[in-house]
Amino acid sequence: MLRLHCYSKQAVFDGKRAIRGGIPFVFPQFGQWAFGPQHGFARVARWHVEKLPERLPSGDVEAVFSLMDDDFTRSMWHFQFRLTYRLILREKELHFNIGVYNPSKELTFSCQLLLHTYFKVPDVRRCQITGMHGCMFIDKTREGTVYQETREVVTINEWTDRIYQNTMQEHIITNVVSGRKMRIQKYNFPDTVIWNPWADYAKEIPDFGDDEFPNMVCVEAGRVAAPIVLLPGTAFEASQILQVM
Ligand SMILES: O=P(O)(O)OC[C@H]1O[C@@H](O)[C@H](O)[C@@H](O)[C@@H]1O
Repeated sequence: MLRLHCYSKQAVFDGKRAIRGGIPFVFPQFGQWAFGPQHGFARVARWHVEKLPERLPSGDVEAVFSLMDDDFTRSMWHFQFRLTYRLILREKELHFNIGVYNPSKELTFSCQLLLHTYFKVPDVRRCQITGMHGCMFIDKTREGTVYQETREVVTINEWTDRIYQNTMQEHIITNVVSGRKMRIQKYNFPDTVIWNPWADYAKEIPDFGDDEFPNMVCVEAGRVAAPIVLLPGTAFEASQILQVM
């Protein structure tokens, strides 16, 4: 089995803070948040297992998780909500189906949602990422200045922290694990964040090794530039498929 995802050697699995690696679930806030931790509470909350991993007649393996408001979430964000997260594992694919529901009878909420996927790569400088050509992006390394991407493929040779907007439904990343390509397909996720802390910023991240930045890249599908607005009783759905090519 190929190990696609990257976990820092210094990742802390104490159940208190977000794990440095894997696919942290960013909700209801992307980035810094006045009311709670950066990237929201979903990546540090305890999810409920709706369905333990089970092999379906097709051979796929399915598992379903959920997260609802409770005292912990309401201490930061007073809205009622229900998230469902359905994962399906196939031989070379992983499917992520997400639903956000607003069960309130009166209150509308707005939120951001993003899958903060860490890919393990032999050398990030050799990766090319398609699907951003012509897109506007917010460059968080340059005080949020907005630029347009002119390159057919994005390469990474420095500290990179960009929110690409209205990206293509598909990204291909080259030179991922064992030199293979990875396809990301996304539905209802208009934005793609590309992040690598590079050498200087890596030193400032306590749960990330100083020498680990060449071996990771985050390519994060989400809805962050324009928040999701959910009226009472309505739902939002989005999904992502990761496929080893
Ligand atoms: O250290 P965290 O909270 O996991 O965030 C890592 C990075 O996540 C990215 O999605 C953000 O765009 C970056 O600004 C941030 O530094």
